[in-house]
Amino acid sequence: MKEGRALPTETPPLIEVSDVSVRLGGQEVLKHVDLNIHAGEIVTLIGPNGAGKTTLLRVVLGLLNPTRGRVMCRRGVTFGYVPQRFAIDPTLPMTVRRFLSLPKRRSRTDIENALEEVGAGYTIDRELQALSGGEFQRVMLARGLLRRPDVLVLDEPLQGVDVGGQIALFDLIGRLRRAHGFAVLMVSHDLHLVMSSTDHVVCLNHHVCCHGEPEAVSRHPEYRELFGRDAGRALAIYHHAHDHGHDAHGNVVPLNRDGTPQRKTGSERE
Ligand SMILES: Nc1ncnc2c1ncn2[C@@H]1O[C@H](COP(=O)(O)OP(=O)(O)OP(=O)(O)O)[C@@H](O)[C@H]1O
Repeated sequence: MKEGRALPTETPPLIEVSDVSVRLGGQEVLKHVDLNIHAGEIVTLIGPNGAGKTTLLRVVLGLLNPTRGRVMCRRGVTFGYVPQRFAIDPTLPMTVRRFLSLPKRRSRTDIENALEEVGAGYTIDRELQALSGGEFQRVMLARGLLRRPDVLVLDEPLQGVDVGGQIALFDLIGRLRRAHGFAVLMVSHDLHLVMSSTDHVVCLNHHVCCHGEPEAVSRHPEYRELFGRDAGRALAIYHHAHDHGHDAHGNVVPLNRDGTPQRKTGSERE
């Protein structure tokens, strides 16, 4: 699933998060976070519960002001957002078509096309409440597509989706990214899928513990400490013979005898 294409890091980023800290309810939820998102790349935030992942998404989206630091967006950047929770009044009947026409009215054709793209065309006249978890997530993706985003922001898009459906959904996200060229910023807890489908992984635990290509992150001591030594195997099923490693910036570096990259990364933050 991983495409192995070069990251477009030579172009200026679409989004640049610099030295962002956020304090909520007396707690420092984010500390000195830096993050760049380039056009067309998939960036995934991983980290334990309460690590500040959703908070960082909200800062990037401009829904929450950082206590310190800043977020620079390229002029005219549009976001599609699929939040982690979506409160729907269960007593309020609403079809998928009507849901996708809110808050901005959309033509039936646009809605049909977006639903077809996510493989959920058949749901258009169904009640939202009657959808399965996987169908609902696809409808939410269609909702994001209708905004014609430069950056699609997905907060745990795999929730409520069974294992087979999760792989299909990650594949779909990759295909949509290729078809539309948007960047994807997402939060996911599924290390296997993240490690096989992402260009750039950011391991967050209030601060950025480490970041880089999945290969580099899976070898990082802080990643292993957070997710356990077995987490290194998240890459194993997709692993192929490699005569080199990558540092946390994605640069190719020689391997030590124990298989770790030779050069020390400079990306760790305190
Ligand atoms: N509005 C708020 N006021 C006070 N504390 C908040 C607020 N929003 C979030 N927090 C706290 O900030 C911390 C980080 O929350 P956040 O939702 O960003 O974590 P997360 O990494 O997305 O977690 P999860 O994986 O469980 O979804 C948590 O301890 C949460 O309780």
